[in-house]
Amino acid sequence: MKLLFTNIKELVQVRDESVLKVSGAEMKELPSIKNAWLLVENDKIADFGSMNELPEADIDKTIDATGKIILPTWCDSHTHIVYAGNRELEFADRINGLSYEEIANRGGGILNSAKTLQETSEDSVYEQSSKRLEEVMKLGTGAVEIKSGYGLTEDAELKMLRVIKSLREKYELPVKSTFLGAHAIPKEYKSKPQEYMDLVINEILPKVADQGLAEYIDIFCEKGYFSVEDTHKLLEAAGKYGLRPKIHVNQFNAIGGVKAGVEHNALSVDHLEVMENEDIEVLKNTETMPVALPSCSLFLSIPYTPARQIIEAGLPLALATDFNPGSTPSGNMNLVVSLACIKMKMTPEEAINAATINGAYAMDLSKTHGSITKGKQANLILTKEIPSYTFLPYAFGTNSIDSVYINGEKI
Ligand SMILES: N=CN[C@@H](CCC(=O)O)C(=O)O
Ligand SMILES: [Zn+2]
Repeated sequence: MKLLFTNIKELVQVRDESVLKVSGAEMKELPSIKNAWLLVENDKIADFGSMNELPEADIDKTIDATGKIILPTWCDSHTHIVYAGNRELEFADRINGLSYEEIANRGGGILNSAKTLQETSEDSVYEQSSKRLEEVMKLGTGAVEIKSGYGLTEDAELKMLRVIKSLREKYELPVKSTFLGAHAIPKEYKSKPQEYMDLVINEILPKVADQGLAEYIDIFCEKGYFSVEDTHKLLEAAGKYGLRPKIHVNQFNAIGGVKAGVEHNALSVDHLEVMENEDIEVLKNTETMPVALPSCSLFLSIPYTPARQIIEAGLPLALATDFNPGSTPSGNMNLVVSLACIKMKMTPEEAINAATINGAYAMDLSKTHGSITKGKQANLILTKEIPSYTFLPYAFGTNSIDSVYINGEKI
């Protein structure tokens, strides 16, 4: 099947295959071709160029993209899309003055979602989660990472991971799976948190690994959750099973989680709302991608990740949604890109790079996704008629997407 897009107003994020992430000042560059064509052959990007040099070829279908922009789909490298129920009552509690921390201390928060998940059948968790996944795909997400972490028992963690596996098998987009057993200390372990760590490390982790249910390991390294010492222990153990870290750090406090992640060659360190200079320094010259989650900052009214400081230090930055029932009940990457520009002072070019090629890197997918590159998967956003790509973050809350293609198929 050969599908040709013609008269594309601008083909955005056109890259050579050697570009796997962009860092520092490079993030300001967003290579594009104006008045372009793009050829998709089966599931892959076959070729592209300027309309002045449109080659003759046998084509099965042509789509006239006059006035429209094409860019690679968003790569959302941090989500908790698999969950059961919702937490809108806690939302109301927060409006009435309780903090996220106070709600968690009363047994709400992650423990509330864990209770609901434990009581919900695997089929129902799948149904609820697949609706969310379909919703975000229509919003332009073409690759996604999903974490466990609302189980907090062996059965429930494995249930979540099986749901992630089923989603991966059913949907065409790449779905990466992360084991987040160390997301919160269950009530019954409150007075003996080390026993919960032992359960995660010695009982659940080996089963996750044996059953091939996760590629990555995660931990919520934060005051009141898991310490830097716990983080080292877990990452060390998970490394023996080949699970690379992608970890929650520096959301409320800088306690040394970034350094711990870097020491274990984390693929990414995520959240980073509170950053000390040493957290920035330790990320320099590493393979670890910093990931910002601005819709979490919006929803919880907490600081935004200091993107300017990170980028100006020469580091890369990726953007993701953190879609989850407690701190970010939204999986809309378009909103994330807007917030990055409006609240974190990223330029549209930086934000689009962060949400595409750098997001792909943070899931080990930048060899196949995240840019318009010959041979990569044809995961594409075709916009409505819009004046420029800057219009995407500018017109926040407006759906500027005409259609989304995953592996060359319109969804
Ligand atoms: N901070 C840790 N985990 C999630 C929130 C979990 C929840 O509140 O349910 C996050 O990334 O924001
Ligand atoms: Zn998260």
